Amino acid sequence: MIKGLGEVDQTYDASSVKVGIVHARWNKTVIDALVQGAIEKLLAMGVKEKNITVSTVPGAFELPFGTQRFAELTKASGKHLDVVIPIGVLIKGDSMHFEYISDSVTHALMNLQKKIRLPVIFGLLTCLTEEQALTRAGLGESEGKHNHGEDWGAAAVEMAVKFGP
Ligand SMILES: O=Nc1c(NC[C@H](O)[C@H](O)[C@H](O)CO)[nH]c(=O)[nH]c1=O
Repeated sequence: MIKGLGEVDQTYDASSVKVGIVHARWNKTVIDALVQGAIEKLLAMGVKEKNITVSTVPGAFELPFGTQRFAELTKASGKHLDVVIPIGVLIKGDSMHFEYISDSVTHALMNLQKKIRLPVIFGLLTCLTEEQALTRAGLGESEGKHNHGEDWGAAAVEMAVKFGP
């Protein structure tokens, strides 16, 4: 048996896992669905509601700094987080703004894990159209619609339980 394959459907004891969600406020309809999907999955996997804290930032560009400070301030208040889920939705406009924010925020969130020593789940949708964003939040008319927030919630529990402090 190749080690690790058996972990695909492993259940985790998430009763003590503390999750921070930091979401941007652009594209509210999609954001709200993604956040709700993540929270519902966290609760379904055993995370206690009192162990889920949420904060917001203006837009995706503020996610790296907002997530870092949220984790640091939470720790300074005597609590601690086991994992953070930054959530943002970028939709391409008619300028290069989308490309620059998508690339810089992605790299910043990846690097943030080393700074705060916590798993950072990649909750940034980078969509070329509004329909793509709606589909990835489980909204819209597409057959293949699926709420990616659920995947982020599941990833958060796994990373916190397996690789947390
Ligand atoms: O432009 N499009 C978007 C956007 N721009 C704002 C940016 O993130 C930042 O908040 C401001 O530039 C101020 O710093 N923020 C998003 O989350 N999604 C978008 O689709």
